Amino acid sequence: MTKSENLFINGQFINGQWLAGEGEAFESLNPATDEPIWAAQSASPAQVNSAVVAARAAFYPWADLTVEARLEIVKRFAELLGEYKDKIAYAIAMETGKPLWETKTEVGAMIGKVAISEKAYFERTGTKENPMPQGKAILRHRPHGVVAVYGPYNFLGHLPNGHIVPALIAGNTIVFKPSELTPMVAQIMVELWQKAGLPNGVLNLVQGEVETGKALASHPQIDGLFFTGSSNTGHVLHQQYAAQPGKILALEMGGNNPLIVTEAENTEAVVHDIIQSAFISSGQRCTCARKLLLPEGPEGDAILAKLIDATKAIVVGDSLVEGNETPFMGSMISVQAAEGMVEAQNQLVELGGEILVELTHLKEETGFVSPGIIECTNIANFPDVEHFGPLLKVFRFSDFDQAIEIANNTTYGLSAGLLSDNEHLYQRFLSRIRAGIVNWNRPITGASSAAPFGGVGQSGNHRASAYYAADYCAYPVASVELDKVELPATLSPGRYDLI
Ligand SMILES: NC(=O)C1=CN([C@@H]2O[C@H](COP(=O)(O)OP(=O)(O)OC[C@H]3O[C@@H](n4cnc5c(N)ncnc54)[C@H](O)[C@@H]3O)[C@@H](O)[C@H]2O)C=CC1
Ligand SMILES: O=C(O)CCC(=O)N[C@@H](CCC(=O)O)C(=O)O
Repeated sequence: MTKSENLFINGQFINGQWLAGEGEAFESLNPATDEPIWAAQSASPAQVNSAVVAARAAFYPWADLTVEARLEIVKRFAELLGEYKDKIAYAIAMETGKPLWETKTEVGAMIGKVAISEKAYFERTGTKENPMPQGKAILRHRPHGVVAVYGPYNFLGHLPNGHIVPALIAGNTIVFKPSELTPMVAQIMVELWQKAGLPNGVLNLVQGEVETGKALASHPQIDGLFFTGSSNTGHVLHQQYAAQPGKILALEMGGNNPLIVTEAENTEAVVHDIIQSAFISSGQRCTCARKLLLPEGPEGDAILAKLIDATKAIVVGDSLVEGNETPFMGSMISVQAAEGMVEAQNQLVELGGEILVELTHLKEETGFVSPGIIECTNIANFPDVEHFGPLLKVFRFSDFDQAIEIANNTTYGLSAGLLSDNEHLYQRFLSRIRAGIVNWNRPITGASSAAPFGGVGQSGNHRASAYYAADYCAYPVASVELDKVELPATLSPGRYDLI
């Protein structure tokens, strides 16, 4: 039972129709106020099947269009995002608790994704032709067919969009399963695709909790699955797809990301980059710094002292309440997420961690927490888990190679950074660190959509997204072609009678 039966809507979009779900009821809450903002019944397995069947029926007509015709609709979608940008930014802020200034940048990234994906389609895939002594060689790329797209809650618009846009340009049809924590924005996005003129069945939306996700992932008629979310779910999907080599699986998962600081003169700039790396989006970015590595001695002490002061001064609040000071951090996604971060901090204290700035759950029944810093150098068995929130763990090191060793002491490998004026150290860092995003004197969040985006180890399965998403949205077909059957000028050695 939900708090919000009066909000119930038709939350499923199957073959161009908005339909009521036939499964369990679920709802979306504004985590800053605990108010319900959306409610519906989830898709039943039969409805998930209908969505896949609709996507299958729509596949050939969509794939047979020219890429220019598909791009026309995709570009119309970008225009609509522009027209509705303020409303969408407001909706994202309401559903996630993120500050409005930040959600506006998310909508900007969604719009920017279209031009980047168009460029990537032609540069990385598309069609290439080469003359041969007899005929020509042609490289084409074909869409996979029906693909499932799974989204996380933290970048509920931008990251599913980062799979959907390139998949559609390449000619795939889609069944989209958003995070159950963010169904409202998913619905708004799909409404805009409908308004942009996408033919029925090309993009279907199935909303629901984990059971809906399972029904879709296990559907035999899916040709591929593009996932952004937690490492735990990614592992389950990887196992599920283990004996199906014919299906394409792209996994974008979490990280346990290190940031090393040493030999950097400008302490203010260092603290700025640490805060942008660790606490933006209330620490709910897969690229956020989780481990801060500082040198032992006065340099590290000075940075830590300034960081502690700056962290205590971070404004946390609800940007949607008029008159509030603009917050740097909003609410986390849910009460449970906030409680989980307090619990994570308690566990680190039990293991020997020392709180430097306490992460506190600021208001019951909301997701507001203050950012925290915890000294972890003396924890013997530091747990290699992603704590998806604003809790930064500090380690002190005696020499640079030890810092790199601590940084690499993780099974993840998404982002990593060095803040240092010493270029030699950066060269060493670059050659030793294991991560898909490696930055120097810049925050480790805020990765560009115009570059590949993905990690190694538990962070991904070598199918980088963003600019490289084009690669997993299509497969190459190599042909040699001649427009009529002809004998070659020179026959093979050895005898065979042709006449
Ligand atoms: N590498 C990357 O690009 C990014 C990774 N992330 C990661 O995402 C996580 C946060 O997102 P969440 O929404 O919590 O992820 P999640 O893994 O809990 O959920 C993602 C989606 O998978 C579905 N799902 C869950 N269990 C399933 C199952 N057994 N079978 C099929 N579907 C299932 C969910 O319903 C949801 O739609 C963090 O770990 C973060 O690091 C977030 C953004 C970017
Ligand atoms: O996918 C892209 O277009 C680029 C990657 C990106 O936007 N990364 C962001 C968000 C990461 C997250 O959601 O956790 C970043 O690096 O901050």
